[in-house]
Amino acid sequence: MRMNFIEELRWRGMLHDYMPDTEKLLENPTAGYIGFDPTASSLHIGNLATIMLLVHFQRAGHKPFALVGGATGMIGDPSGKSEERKFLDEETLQKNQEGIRKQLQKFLDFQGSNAAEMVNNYDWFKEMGFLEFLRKVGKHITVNYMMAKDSVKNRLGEGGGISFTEFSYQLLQGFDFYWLYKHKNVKLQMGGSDQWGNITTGTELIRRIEGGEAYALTTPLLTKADGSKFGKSESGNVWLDASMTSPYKFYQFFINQADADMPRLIRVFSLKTQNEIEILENEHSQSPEKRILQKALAQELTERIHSSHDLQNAIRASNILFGKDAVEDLKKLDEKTLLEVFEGVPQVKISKDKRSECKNVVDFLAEAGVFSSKGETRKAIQNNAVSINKIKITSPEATPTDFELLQGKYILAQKGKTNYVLIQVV
Ligand SMILES: N[C@@H](Cc1ccc(O)cc1)C(=O)O
Repeated sequence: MRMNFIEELRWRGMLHDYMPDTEKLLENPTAGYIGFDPTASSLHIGNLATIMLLVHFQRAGHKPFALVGGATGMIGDPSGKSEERKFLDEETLQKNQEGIRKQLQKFLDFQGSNAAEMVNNYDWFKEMGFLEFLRKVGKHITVNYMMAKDSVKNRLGEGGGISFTEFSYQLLQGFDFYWLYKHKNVKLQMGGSDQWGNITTGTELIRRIEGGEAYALTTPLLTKADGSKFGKSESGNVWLDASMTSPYKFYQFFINQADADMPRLIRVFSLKTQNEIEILENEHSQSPEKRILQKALAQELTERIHSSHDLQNAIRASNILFGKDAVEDLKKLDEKTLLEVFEGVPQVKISKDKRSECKNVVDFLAEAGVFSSKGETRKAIQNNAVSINKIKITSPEATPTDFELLQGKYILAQKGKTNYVLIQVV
């Protein structure tokens, strides 16, 4: 028997808040949902934390609904936002919806007795007129109630205020919950802790319109041990789409997490059991320098989000920079990953003719501009500080044409431990 949903979330540290009696609801199979607005063409790693709620929900035997916010995405959720947002144009919204729908599909099981379902709230809003909305939805909720929500309160003080449009957002999300309750028997809405206000507007509507009982459950927003927000790298959001955050960068993002954050992160993102995680933690604490936890999570996620092929590539790329025996790995790297791994490293070009004119490696490295002179090159080789394609150069007499061209055109020169120059033979 699997652990029940709440227990599972509790030991994973994924439980922020839930309404009384939610535990009772979950004693029998039930249905629950989480919504995602199409604000970008891909979900990011922060969304993955809430997706994991749906995954555990389904694994515990319940029926998960993933909602794409085709309608709500046109309005913009004020929750957690200090300023009014610009509308996205229709073309962008369309593209974004398609992107996140495809991603959500990968995480859930759409077969079996508790098969997941995807819905889009545009389907029930597109036909509804303004008058109908005011009569059917707006009448049941007071402005006083709506104004007491953090998402609204925070914008009423100083600053630019809140438009009627964003103010109304909670009613749209509230109606979604009502609609799913009524038509799909959905009793629970989940989300990040910033969604509590919107979710409870839904339970309130369900009570007022239908006299029904529905429930809310939230998960903490992830922060790092140093207090900063989790999920951003220096270059911005970590996206699940490989064309926006490459599998290599995705992998490295997890490899680079601080030890202090790993126990929390691995519980949220990994599907490993409590026992498996504790074993890894023990191993990790015996030799933290091996980064056992970071590697375990980076591997599991890169494979789940991308593919095992992408994972192999990412591991190879990391070995080249940080590992010992990287000669073979370097040869296997495709051009895109090669350029990515050495992004920011100086790149120089040398012509094929020039290369074959060079008598030896000293000439070659000086000619390519890796060192400023032949004398300097010779000295570095004597000091054992030069490698080409990760192979240590032991003799100044080595001939440059002996080095295999990576992807038919690159040579990787290395000075000392960490200084690389990528030479392109043109
Ligand atoms: N408001 C949610 C998305 C959402 C949209 C519609 C819903 O019915 C539920 C959730 C968010 O911004 O994350």
